[in-house]
Amino acid sequence: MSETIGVIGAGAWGTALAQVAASAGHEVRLWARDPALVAAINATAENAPYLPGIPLSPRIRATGDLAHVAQAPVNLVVTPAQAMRSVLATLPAHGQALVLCSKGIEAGSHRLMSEVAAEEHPRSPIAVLSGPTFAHEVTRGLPTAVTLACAAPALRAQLAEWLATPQFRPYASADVVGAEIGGAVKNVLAIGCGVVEGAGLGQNARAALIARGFAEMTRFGLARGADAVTLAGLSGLGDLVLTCSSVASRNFSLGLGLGRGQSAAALLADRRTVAEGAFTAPVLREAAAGVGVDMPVTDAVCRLLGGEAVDTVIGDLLARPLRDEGA
Ligand SMILES: NC(=O)c1ccc[n+]([C@@H]2O[C@H](COP(=O)([O-])OP(=O)(O)OC[C@H]3O[C@@H](n4cnc5c(N)ncnc54)[C@H](O)[C@@H]3O)[C@@H](O)[C@H]2O)c1
Ligand SMILES: O=P(O)(O)OC[C@H](O)CO
Repeated sequence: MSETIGVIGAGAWGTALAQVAASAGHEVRLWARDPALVAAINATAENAPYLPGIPLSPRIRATGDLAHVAQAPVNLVVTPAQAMRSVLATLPAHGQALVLCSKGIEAGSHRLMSEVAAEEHPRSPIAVLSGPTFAHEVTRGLPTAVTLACAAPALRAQLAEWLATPQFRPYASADVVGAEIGGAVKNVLAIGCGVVEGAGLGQNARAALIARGFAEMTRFGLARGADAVTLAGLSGLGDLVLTCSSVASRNFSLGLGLGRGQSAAALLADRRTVAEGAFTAPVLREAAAGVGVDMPVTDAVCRLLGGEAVDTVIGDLLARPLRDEGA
């Protein structure tokens, strides 16, 4: 059945999801905060700054008017995580379903995106879409599977059906918190894997970091109420493996530069697009400390982002007291 779907945020991922929704047969209203980008998308059917060379569906119309997008029964929210609250605060509320697609944890409050959305839109049902999804592959129609989490069984089935295409396969889940934590934590770990690659520390080290990183993702997730099955699924382990394996990841490539000796400030100043892990890392470290969870890889990534030398940080990581693998 054809619906109107609102997409809030016209970066790479918002635009890719708009294309998915259009391919599934829906009319799409795509909100961008930059009026020049709105005009360019509507004039050229392309989002050149974020997804160059991808012809967008005629079913997608860009707009700068959040009220117009809010009229849709479903809004996909795809801003950077730290902008989520301010954008939701200005989004007119009428109980529309909010599908949160950003990966991060709010600085200061340590709130997950679903907690931010519940505070700003208490009448809206909340869902989370997350998983191993490079935007440029999704827009090329390459096969992709995601977790679509929502506490309400009828709504999650409905959303999965609305967003499914022959190439885009949502798996429904009731575990909103688990789906969010996997996506937020993997970005931090991907920076660490990039450092390992950039510093030439080898494939053994990268595999060790993925496995020990997954252990700390699981510890933190369980402490915040996630289900271990979700963490081992598409939005957790699946996305961790993708993002820790490819220079196409902005987080991995940020780590690559750090591993080669460049500073975080210089690397971040150079980019137009968001590397969420750089914002999430210090927030995650604080949040983990708040629930008494040990996250040594996250701590190491924070130190590297803060400018400490790779040799020192990796040396300290390896010199910690030996421990049981399952502890
Ligand atoms: N790119 C991907 O492959 C991908 C895949 C899955 C999830 N994500 C997640 O989706 C979110 C968005 O990522 P992206 O790739 O689209 O980022 P992007 O850098 O491509 O685009 C971000 C967009 O947000 C806008 N923006 C920045 N600050 C804003 C603010 N304060 N208010 C409103 N809009 C603002 C920018 O103008 C831009 O249009 C992130 O949390 C990311 O982790 C990205
Ligand atoms: O480019 P990254 O590192 O933001 O990763 C994009 C997606 O989150 C991969 O699932």
